[in-house]
Amino acid sequence: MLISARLGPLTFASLKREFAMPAPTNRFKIALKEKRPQMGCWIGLASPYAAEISATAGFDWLLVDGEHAPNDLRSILEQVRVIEASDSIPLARLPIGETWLIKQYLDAGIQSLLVPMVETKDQAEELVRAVRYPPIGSRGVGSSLARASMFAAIDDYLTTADDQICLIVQVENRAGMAALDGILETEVDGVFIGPADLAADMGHIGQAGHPEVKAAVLDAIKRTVAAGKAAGILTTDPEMQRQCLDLGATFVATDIDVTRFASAIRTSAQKALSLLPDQTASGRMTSANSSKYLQQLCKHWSHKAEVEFNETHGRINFSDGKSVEMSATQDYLSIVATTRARGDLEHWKQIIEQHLLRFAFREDCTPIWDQSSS
Ligand SMILES: O=C(O)C(=O)C[C@H](O)[C@@H](O)CO
Repeated sequence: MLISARLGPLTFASLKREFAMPAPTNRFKIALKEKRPQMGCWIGLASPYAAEISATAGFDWLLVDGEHAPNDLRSILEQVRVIEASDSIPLARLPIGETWLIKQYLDAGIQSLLVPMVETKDQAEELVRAVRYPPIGSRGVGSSLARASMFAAIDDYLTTADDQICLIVQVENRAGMAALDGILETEVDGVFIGPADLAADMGHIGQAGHPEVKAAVLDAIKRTVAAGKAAGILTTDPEMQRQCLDLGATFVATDIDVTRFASAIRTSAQKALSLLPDQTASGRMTSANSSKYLQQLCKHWSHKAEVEFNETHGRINFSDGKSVEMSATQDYLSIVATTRARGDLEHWKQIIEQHLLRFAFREDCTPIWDQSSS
């Protein structure tokens, strides 16, 4: 316990009495103002436990997503709390930029907000007002019961809070891009360009990497930086990450916890199951046209599978582990159907059979499968 000759035990109460406490310093906002690039990650697992794991990774910032993740203010606050305990800085994305919601997020102590779907200068100006206290802004005064003021322990909160709020608006459709110059004239702290939604609105849904989309995104980043505002993006494309940073973007998210976890756990399961033996079934189709049907099936699947064949042998390998190997004589076609350990062998046999019978529609030559299959 530290003891001061004048103050006695240096407790929170004694310090509070002695020193007026301002709102917490927003390191993220300072870094953006000083144009120091900050690397981030999207957090959509909607779990404080998962957020705590991500907070050990070392990202400069973590965006807790309230738009596309199953979050509400309570769950976001729990995740913000665990991130605050790390070296990463928490940001939160609202589901929509409405004043009442912004008030709750700010009173919960979230100092860096990302607001989606901003399309006009007027909308941006209203959001700026929503994160500022009167008389210049419209943020309701409730700090006496708010976590943001440490429940009134920060007695200078009301007069120091505005400067520590970082408001970032998302421009992510054609209307917002058309209004970007006006939005940049407002007091927003930064503009985040949303490639996924912009691609959709530009008619390239699901194609955030489309050349037209990339060109529009890079142009918006360039214009935002030129206007003296912080520019940011979320992109998992390493080339795009580098291009945005080279243009002066200062908050770049490079990954998403959900997709990272989903990909890793699926790969892990496939590796585990690959230790098990494949399933195979052998069959025979009696026909004098076996070579013709073998070659037809190989040609049919050559555009979507790895295929090797000649007049007497053929092998077709699909990326999901399904394969079929065939040998043709003058009298019959031998068939070996294979799937991975948990594949649907019966369904795979049916698919092979349906294709062969479609080729052999003039004959009655249904394949006969061996009863034992491994
Ligand atoms: O439009 C975008 O891109 C974003 O706003 C980010 C997405 O919402 C995020 O969910 C990743 O697709």
